[in-house]
Amino acid sequence: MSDLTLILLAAGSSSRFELGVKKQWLRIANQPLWQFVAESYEKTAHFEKIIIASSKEDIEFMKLYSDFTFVEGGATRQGSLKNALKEVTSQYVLVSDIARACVSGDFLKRIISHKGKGECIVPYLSVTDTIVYDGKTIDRDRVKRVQTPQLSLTSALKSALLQEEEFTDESSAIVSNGGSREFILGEEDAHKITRIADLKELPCLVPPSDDTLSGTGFDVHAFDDKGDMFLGGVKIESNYGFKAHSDGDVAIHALIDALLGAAGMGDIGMMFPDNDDAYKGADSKKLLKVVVTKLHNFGFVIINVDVTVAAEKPRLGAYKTEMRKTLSSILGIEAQRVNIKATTTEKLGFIGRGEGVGVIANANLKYFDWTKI
Ligand SMILES: C[C@@](CO)(OP(=O)(O)O)[C@H](O)COP(=O)(O)OP(=O)(O)OC[C@H]1O[C@@H](n2ccc(N)nc2=O)[C@H](O)[C@@H]1O
Repeated sequence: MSDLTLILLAAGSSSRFELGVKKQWLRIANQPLWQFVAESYEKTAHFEKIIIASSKEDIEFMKLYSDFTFVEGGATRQGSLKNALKEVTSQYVLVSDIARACVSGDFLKRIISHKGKGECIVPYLSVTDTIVYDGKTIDRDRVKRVQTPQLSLTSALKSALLQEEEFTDESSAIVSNGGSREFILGEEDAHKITRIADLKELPCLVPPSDDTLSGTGFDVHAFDDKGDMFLGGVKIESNYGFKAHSDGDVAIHALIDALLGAAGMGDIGMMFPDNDDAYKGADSKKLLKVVVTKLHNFGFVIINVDVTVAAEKPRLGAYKTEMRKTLSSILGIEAQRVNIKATTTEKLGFIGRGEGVGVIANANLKYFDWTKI
């Protein structure tokens, strides 16, 4: 049993990253950054547990990748840290930002070797630039650039965070609360990924895998003798619609399942339960937009999609071009990468009897390639 717990703070919004993808979801080979970092710590030292603080939306997906302990982040870094500390029972706690992605094993072992030599062990780097503070040049030899991971006595950190003030690192909170900190030399590679340019300065980050991820979706809806009909995001001229909780756009539903399937993110009913009033009569184009945004946030890029509608009626020939334009606009890809097919079942089965429509869709994704930014 270890007397040390690791907390990784990964609840940031990546607001300074200015990309659709959240930095904690950038792929390092085949792994999202958060998993790459957590597993690099796990390989180097023995922890009582590894706790990752992240957003609620991310945690649902992160749990598909690993069985670390996940806690919901707070509105600030300190809020996330306090939430994570509730799960800590060990005497010591190591806290780091997920964005410090290249903390070396030697550096980590060196920090841990100082355990107990102060209520907080704090890596720092010196400053080489001239520092002007409040209009006056100050002695840069007295300035420290503080890094994480920082190793704290759990009781000292929990007590320090009872203070009202917000701190940007653990040692400042502990010292403000009358505690002690021990500085040790840090390392340049423990640099925090804040902007896109930072990615290329960190040697441990290998490019994302160039795998193509493929998914398939299938959905069926029965006709209803009333309501409007929507297929592929387009209103179809008819005097009948689909029996459904949402607008019944069975082509978009199958497409959503194909996209989620390629990303390993479950299925449409998990994301938009058909017993949730929020989706009653929902415009399926809006559901698709939510899925596309989530895919981008989680580091996926849509390559192409192919939709096959099996139906005796309505005839779709006149609508295919508009469907491709509508879907390509929502998916953010060229129309020629959105294929729409229609087929009958030669009067066989429920489709052949004109009772409803079945759709099979395929989607291909790749990982967002941050090396090409
Ligand atoms: C689009 C929405 C919007 O509310 O409703 P509809 O407009 O189609 O009714 C739903 O997302 C449409 O979800 P969809 O997945 O097609 O509905 P269903 O086939 O009824 O499945 C609902 C949920 O039950 C789960 N499920 C389904 C069948 C099964 N044998 N076991 C299951 O566990 C599925 O994982 C799914 O998450």
